[in-house]
Amino acid sequence: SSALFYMLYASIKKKNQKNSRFKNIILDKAAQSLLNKLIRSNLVNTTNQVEVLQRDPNSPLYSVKSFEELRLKPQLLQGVYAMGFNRPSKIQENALPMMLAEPPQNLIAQSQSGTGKTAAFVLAMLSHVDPSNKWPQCLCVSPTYELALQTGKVIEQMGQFYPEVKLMYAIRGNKLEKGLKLQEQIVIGTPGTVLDWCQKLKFIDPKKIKVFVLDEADVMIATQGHLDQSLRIQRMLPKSCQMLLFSATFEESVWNFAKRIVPDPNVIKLKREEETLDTIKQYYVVCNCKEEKFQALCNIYGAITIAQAMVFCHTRKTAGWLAGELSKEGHQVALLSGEMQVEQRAAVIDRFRNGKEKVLVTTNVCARGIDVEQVSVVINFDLPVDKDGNPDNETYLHRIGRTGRFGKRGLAINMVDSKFSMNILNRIQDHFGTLNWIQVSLWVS
Ligand SMILES: Nc1ncnc2c1ncn2[C@@H]1O[C@H](COP(=O)(O)OP(=O)(O)OP(=O)(O)O)[C@@H](O)[C@H]1O
Repeated sequence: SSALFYMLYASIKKKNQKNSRFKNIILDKAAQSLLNKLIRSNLVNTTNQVEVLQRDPNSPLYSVKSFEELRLKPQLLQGVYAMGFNRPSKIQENALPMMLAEPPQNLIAQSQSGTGKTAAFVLAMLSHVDPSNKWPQCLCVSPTYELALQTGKVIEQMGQFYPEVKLMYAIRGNKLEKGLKLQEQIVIGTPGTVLDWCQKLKFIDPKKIKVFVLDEADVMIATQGHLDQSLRIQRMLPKSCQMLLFSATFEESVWNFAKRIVPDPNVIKLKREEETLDTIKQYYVVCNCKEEKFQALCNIYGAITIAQAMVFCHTRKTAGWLAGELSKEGHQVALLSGEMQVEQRAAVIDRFRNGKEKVLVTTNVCARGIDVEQVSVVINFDLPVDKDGNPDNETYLHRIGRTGRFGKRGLAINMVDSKFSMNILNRIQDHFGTLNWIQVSLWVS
């Protein structure tokens, strides 16, 4: 694929030399067809690719064991196979024996985006519940409404042959009768609502919880108030409760938080250079301003809509503007932004997941954890920076991790429009020591 891009580069460069006037952001036919080929090559059926990766010891999907060897309950094994999983990934193979050991062990675990962390802790929860006891025994906390719903769906699917186990969503808008005692064995929700249900409303008796899962810990601590709420929930749980914490990134702040939440843990951690996935190829495009970036995006719209794409902007304002401009050009796009009601956001994600829209323009709200298999291109319309204007490496990793899910190939295209953003891009590269970063400008001014 990099050869294709070099050809593409050469073709544009030639064009630029012939025509020195400012027209170079318009791709010529040859260049467009090359780009199309590149994106198409990412879309070929990757079932075989998963099988190949699962035999490669360097891949995060590699495992020596089968699901049978992980000694799951037969109902769960049936669920796993019904979901189309053939073999466990590395994190599943390593984490499950620790999580299922007797006596239960605590775990802090890191694995790259899209490598099956959710499936791993869902299997652990489903393995630990006693369906004859009609009260909550497993509590899972997710940082957002959307992620709680998504993880809940995985619990429902994985537990489809284990109908005695019931699930309840502790999310905003789910109003229960006063004085009610929950009978569902698993509760999944966001920290504020879970805390209310344990403390103020007493729907849950925290002393009876056997497994506590904290998903996407890095996002959790990045969200105002969630860190405190999670700690307050944790303090209500019994000492014997198994604590599990998962994250795709482990900056020092996440690590410190993890150690406060999870006493005496087993740890599975990645080396920095293992954090990015080789299956995601990363490119950048040089433009001069926002309008040029928009034009560039229009030029590749046809190619990116062969599958699905997510376009990330820094602010709600830019996202709104971009979605509006794309629509004016006749391109069908969906807009997801933080100002929407959570139910509205869930509906937009559902439509996107079902392929009703091919392109989703969004801000960071959607960068983390959302699992849409068909996303093959991620475009950083704006590069991720923190409030001090420094590169936000974690967000970068989460954004590009929306593609390349479980061995699928993916493409990340970064739009650079100034010396400042070029500098950000270089610093992101330095941070990860990214080996698969392909430095080719698509549009050279
Ligand atoms: N063993 C497996 N075999 C095949 N597919 C799998 C397996 N485990 C998980 N998957 C699929 O891979 C995709 C990614 O898995 P999952 O969402 O669990 O990853 P994750 O590590 O939690 O990602 P993130 O860090 O982005 O939250 C999902 O669509 C899931 O159904």
